[in-house]
Amino acid sequence: MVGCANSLIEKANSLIETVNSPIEPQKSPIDGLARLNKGDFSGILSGKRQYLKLNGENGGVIMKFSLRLHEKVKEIWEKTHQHPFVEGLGTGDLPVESFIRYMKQDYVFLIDYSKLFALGSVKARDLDTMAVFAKLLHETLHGEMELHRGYAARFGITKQQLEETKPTPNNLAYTRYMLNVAHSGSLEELISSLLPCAWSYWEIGKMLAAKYPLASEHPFYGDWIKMYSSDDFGSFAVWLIELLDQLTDGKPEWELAIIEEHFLTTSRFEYMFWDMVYRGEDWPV
Ligand SMILES: Cc1ncc(CO)c(N)n1
Repeated sequence: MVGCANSLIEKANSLIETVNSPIEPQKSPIDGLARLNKGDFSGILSGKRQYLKLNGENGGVIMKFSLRLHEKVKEIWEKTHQHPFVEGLGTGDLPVESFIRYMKQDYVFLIDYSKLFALGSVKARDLDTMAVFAKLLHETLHGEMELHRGYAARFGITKQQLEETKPTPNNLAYTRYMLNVAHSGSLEELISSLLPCAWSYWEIGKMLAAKYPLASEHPFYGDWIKMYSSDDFGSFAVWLIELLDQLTDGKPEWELAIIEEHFLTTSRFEYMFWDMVYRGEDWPV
């Protein structure tokens, strides 16, 4: 019992040490991005210092808002990780027809998703933030969507055909939801509604690469795993997470609750997107 109490005390002390360790002076988002592009992921997601800080006034431990979001959707994301479509990407057993269906739907999804970054630039309150959103827009249009165009080309599907894909009800509902938030909500709401896309894909990419070490070498699904588990892709997710943490710092609970609700809703849409392409859902009439 005493041993147990001692180890608890040790744990608490190490936590306090962790949160008290000097925190780097706040750099601009562009500096942060350059750092992350070099692959410095120390402490991100798992590191306590990234998510916890001591409240100087009352000494209580405060959770970073992104950790609160992550906690809120833990079960949904866990279920997503176990979805047979996602699993199939890792094992390589996913039927190619399902993947093609996904890729076409995802291509038109990404057209609208990239507009969220454009709107992020519009709503940004400083030039550095504006520039990173512009970079995200560029990377989505020319990097991520190139992956889809490459896959499509292997099946003789042209860029034009990809673009003409009609979104399923679920896809349309998802993108309309985010675009509506982006047009009528605050920058914080915009980021929160798109964050499950960037963050959960990165988590899926890393999870699959860790669980199936040969997955990134798979002749077909390997490129997909490589892209979404990459540090480059992750650096954008991390930038969005850090920006949202900065922007929500000190916000009243009523506002945080609205922002959290968007994150929950689009996390659900993420799960439904995988399920929809797996089942081949489309317009019933
Ligand atoms: C549906 C969906 N969510 C997230 C991403 C990651 O950008 C994507 N490509 N598609």
